[in-house]
Amino acid sequence: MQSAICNCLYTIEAIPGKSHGLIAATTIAKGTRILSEFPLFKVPKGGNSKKRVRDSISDKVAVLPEEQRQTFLSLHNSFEDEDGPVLGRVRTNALPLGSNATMGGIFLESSRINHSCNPNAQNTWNDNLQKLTIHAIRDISKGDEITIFYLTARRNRSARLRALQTDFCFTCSCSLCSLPLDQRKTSDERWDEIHRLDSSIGSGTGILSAPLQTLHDVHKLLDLVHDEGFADASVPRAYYDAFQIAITHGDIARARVFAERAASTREILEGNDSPTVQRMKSLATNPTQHLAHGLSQKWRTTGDDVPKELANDEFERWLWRENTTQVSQYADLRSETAFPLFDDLPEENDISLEFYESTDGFSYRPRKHWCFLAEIIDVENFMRLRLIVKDKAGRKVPIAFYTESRGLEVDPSYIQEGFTVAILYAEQHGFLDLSVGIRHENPTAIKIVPLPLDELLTLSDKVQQYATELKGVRTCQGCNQKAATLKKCSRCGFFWYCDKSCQIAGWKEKGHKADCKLLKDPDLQRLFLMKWNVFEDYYRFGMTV
Ligand SMILES: C[S@@+](CC[C@H](N)C(=O)[O-])C[C@H]1O[C@@H](n2cnc3c(N)ncnc32)[C@H](O)[C@@H]1O
Repeated sequence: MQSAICNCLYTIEAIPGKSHGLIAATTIAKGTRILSEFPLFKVPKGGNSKKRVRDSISDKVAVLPEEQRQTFLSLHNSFEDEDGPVLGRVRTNALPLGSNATMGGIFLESSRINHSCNPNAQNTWNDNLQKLTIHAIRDISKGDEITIFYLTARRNRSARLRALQTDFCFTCSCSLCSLPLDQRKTSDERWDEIHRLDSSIGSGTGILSAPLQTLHDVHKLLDLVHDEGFADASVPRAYYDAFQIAITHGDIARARVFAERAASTREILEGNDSPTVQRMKSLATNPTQHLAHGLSQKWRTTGDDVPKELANDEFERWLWRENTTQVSQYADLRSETAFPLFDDLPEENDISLEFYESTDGFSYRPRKHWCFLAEIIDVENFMRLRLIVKDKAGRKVPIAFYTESRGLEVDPSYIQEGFTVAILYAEQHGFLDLSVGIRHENPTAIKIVPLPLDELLTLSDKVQQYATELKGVRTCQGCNQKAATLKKCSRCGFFWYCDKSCQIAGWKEKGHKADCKLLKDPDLQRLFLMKWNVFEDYYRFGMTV
């Protein structure tokens, strides 16, 4: 069959078991516009009575020029018996005119494109052009069939097979559906997880109530999409989701990067004349024009805050707000996930899904551990102990002791300006005098470390640098050499040395004497050793304040 509008990138050919389809006549590079086409006519999608749709379509077909009418009648019809020659062809061949469109279109060329669950092309309705465009989403070799994805949802193999059979009357035997059993299982698990994440992100509720969790879900979804080898619209859509999370919380720096990625990945699928691509580019230039900007200032950054010097991995960790706490053997006290700033703590009367989860829909429990760190800058002791503290961002807030002994349980030698307070599972509390701070009730939830906050964070940096093992190798705290054969400090068990002379250098010249004393405290050790992202039960300090 000869193509009417062929630009020589493809031919329409008979394909066994599929009637006809498009075959690449040459190598087609990823991002190439394979074709763009006006609809022969538009049709309403679903919702209408069959008779009304049939009548309106019959009218449209009747007024087509004879040649076009014949071409329409030559299109494949999978529903001839059920719906007759006209409606049957419309059901078989209509392509959506937009992602949530109520209209579909019949196309003389594009409607010849067959389905694959792992397609190499993408169909998009371009509202500016009033045309459907088909782009190569990966490199296509000469002789390969050009395929698109017919379904709206990404589901596992059996759900896909069911939907394709019901809606398009065929049994898919694409490369993904024909995988050997073990690989199919892995693929199905990925599709199920992608579907679950997609639905949870798409519900939109997490953007305000659990932005970090939702951002991490988007990242996970992108990883799965990448592992499964998809290169379709789920990628720019995920970047746009990430953009929306960032801009809702005032994070202009990350919003800009996410919008740039949404634009560049979508441009491959739709071309630079796509209205959505143009909108993404405009958002990348000025993210604040998005309506959600300013709803929260929790993550406020400026456009200049995009780091310029970071290596790829580090940049991605910055971008997705992923701290090393999850992967490193030792917690990083600078992590804002495990050690949040005051402004990021959950509010006492609100169940934040970033911090809590429910297994039965009624009761909630923490989904992770967290600990608020702040330095004492003032002490008041009228009726009850009240500390004024300063967090990692310099935010000053009161901690009022509502324990049974109103603060008398704390060793007075620890209540000193310049010492650091650690409070497990801290929440924001609104006091009657309208100030906001922490109402401390459980004596075993607090620990005071006899060290200013910045020195505690420096100690955490050293633990990251000298205690962490990477691929079997550690760094000697005495001479900074990396080796697999270092010996551990037997007192604290955190720092490692080549030999006695390095241990002496570390002890005398590099401050390990003081650090070692601090690190012998089991509560401080636990801050570094705990699995902060896995909640099994509440952790409590050992009252050694
Ligand atoms: C829009 S048409 C595609 C073009 C059609 N093959 C033709 O010859 O005109 C949709 C129909 O093509 C067939 N089809 C599409 N993809 C297929 C696939 N992967 N395997 C088998 N048949 C397929 C089904 O009959 C489906 O209802």
